[in-house]
Amino acid sequence: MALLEVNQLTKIYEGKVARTALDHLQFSVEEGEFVGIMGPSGSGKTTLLNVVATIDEPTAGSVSLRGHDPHALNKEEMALFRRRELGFVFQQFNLLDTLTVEENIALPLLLDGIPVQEAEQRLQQVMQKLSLSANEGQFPYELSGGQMQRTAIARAIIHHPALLLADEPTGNLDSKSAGDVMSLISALNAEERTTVLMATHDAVAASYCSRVIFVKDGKFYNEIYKGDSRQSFFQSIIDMLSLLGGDIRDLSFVRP
Ligand SMILES: Nc1ncnc2c1ncn2[C@@H]1O[C@H](COP(=O)(O)OP(=O)(O)OP(=O)(O)O)[C@@H](O)[C@H]1O
Repeated sequence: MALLEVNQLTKIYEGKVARTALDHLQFSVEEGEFVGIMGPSGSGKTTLLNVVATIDEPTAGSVSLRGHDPHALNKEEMALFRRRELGFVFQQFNLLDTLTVEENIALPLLLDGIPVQEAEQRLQQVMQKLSLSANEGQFPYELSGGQMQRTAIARAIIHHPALLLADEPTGNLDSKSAGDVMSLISALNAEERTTVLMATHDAVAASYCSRVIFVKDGKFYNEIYKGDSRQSFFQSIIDMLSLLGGDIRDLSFVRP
């Protein structure tokens, strides 16, 4: 059984003009995969992540995580599902300004009632893995963008989520920090077998994935798997993006 199954997923935003953000989207993600989602602006990437995360409801179709539909849960169960099974990383980092790096990272465990002493070992392990040990007492405003995103990633994985959802995680980073962050996500995927689903506009970031799914107008368009080299995967991604059309940001000529 796949870890994540997205079955004929459709999302229509009603309004003066109804917008179809997802249109019978179908794909699955195996345990341990690192999957990128790419597509032109407005193609439904964020909507997809929000529906998988139960932040948004599907109009039709379903999502299944380890064979269970999280949308069938009641409100409290859904909150627990999000807290225990998922990890989130966003473009804007979303750290709490009044908490230190260490406190931000430990937050999911503390919210789950795990005693600080018990959390401590995992906390140290995660901070070391993300090279944050020297920053533990600092506040977010004292950090660089890369350090902020590494803190957000540490917070997202401290509870060993079944699925890490990342929405444009490199969107606010310079290319060096973006590379560092992608290397880390890729190492977490390889070493901790964290399954990752990441929406991105950035072809370099996408080249760290093991597979990239392309969406257009909320529909599945194509997918490509990484071969032996990240460089040739990057080139294939660029080629697919030029076929796909969309905004110029997609066609970054930065080399990986
Ligand atoms: N809350 C909402 N209400 C109405 N329409 C929405 C809402 N959220 C998204 N949409 C519409 O759904 C479509 C898909 O949006 P979405 O944000 O998922 O695309 P995206 O691929 O993430 O875009 P981008 O790359 O620009 O972030 C767009 O047409 C958008 O205008």
